[in-house]
Amino acid sequence: MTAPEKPRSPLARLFMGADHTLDRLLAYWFATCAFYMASLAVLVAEILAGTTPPQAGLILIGAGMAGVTSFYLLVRFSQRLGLEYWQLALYQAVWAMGCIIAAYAITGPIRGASMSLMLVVMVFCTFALRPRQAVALAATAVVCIGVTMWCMARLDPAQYPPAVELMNFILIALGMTGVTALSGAMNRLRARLKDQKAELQKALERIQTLATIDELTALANRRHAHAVLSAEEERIDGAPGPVCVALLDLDHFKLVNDRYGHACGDAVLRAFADAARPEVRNRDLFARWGGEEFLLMLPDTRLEDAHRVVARMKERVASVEVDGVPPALRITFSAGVVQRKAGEPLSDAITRADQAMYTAKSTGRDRVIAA
Ligand SMILES: Nc1nc2c(ncn2[C@@H]2O[C@H](COP(=O)(O)OP(=O)(O)OP(=O)(O)O)[C@@H](O)[C@H]2O)c(=O)[nH]1
Repeated sequence: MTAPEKPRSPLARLFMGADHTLDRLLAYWFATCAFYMASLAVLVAEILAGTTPPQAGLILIGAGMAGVTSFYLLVRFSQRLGLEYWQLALYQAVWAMGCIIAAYAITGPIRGASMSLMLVVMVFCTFALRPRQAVALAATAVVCIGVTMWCMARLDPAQYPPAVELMNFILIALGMTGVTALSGAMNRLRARLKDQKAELQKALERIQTLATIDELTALANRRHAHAVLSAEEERIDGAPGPVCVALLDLDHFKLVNDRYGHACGDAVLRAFADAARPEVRNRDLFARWGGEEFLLMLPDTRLEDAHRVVARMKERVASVEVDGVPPALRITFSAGVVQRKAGEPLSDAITRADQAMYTAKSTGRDRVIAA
């Protein structure tokens, strides 16, 4: 069971939304933001050192700040705008690549650092983009940085020597290819893990079902019945409403097995459960307590009403026909029904129901005794 979410302060609600659905995306945005701030600080230092033209540098800083703000707004209102996670990641990556390439063109001697930033962006995208999108992004970025390098080598060969630019281009092309290939492998691994998680979830649900349901009758099994009874015991501790329990035992069931075979006996048990089940509400417990014995627990029910429920079950069950069993041999059961006394443990109430059921057996069977 997951812990209930803490209510947010008005300020946190304003910046992060009322619930926690955007938390992960906003955490990523925050990491990106810190990354930009560090890059912009380097750019400012460059401008102050005179290695980057101030006008171009300031334009890039403005673009960086505008981008960071816009992406916060896109993430914050992504649900309203219908934006998916991969779209946000792709837009941010395209914008970041654009800024990095512009930085390469204006930062002069330390431009090589921009190339490592391109790799960082690609690594970030590994977790959000589909493999084809990552390949397209990397290819576009390599082409754009290649064109920029070529232009800079033509326009300013003193600062951007063609041989250095060629080396830089080969390095970034290799780096981007490697990171993209790794990203593809990570994506495949992630897809496999996701499939395995879904399979495990299904297996867990099946195990949980098997652990609580009786395979033959599809009623709750005895182990689950005990868990429900304990939970009910806790609930009624503070709730004064009446609770009834009943034990139902099929009559002369050994005879059915002996005369018509065990498979036929099984069919009778299933038919009994199917016929009786419609009388039970969702909040009631109807469990197979043992071989041909069944437990019923009816919360917020008075004895007369519980008696009526079991009597109606008897009528339904009596009209059931089972393949292989002659119609003359009706399915009947004997039952004891009791209402829990104030403060009485449910286990004691079940013992009383059991005694009432044995009275029903000993006084002729095919009857319901309320005690
Ligand atoms: N077919 C089948 N029989 C079962 C199952 N569980 C218990 N039984 C049989 O149920 C029969 C219960 O017999 P008894 O306890 O003598 O009770 P009974 O014949 O119903 O007699 P009364 O309860 O006195 O009316 C036994 O023969 C068990 O083998 C089951 O899952 N399937």
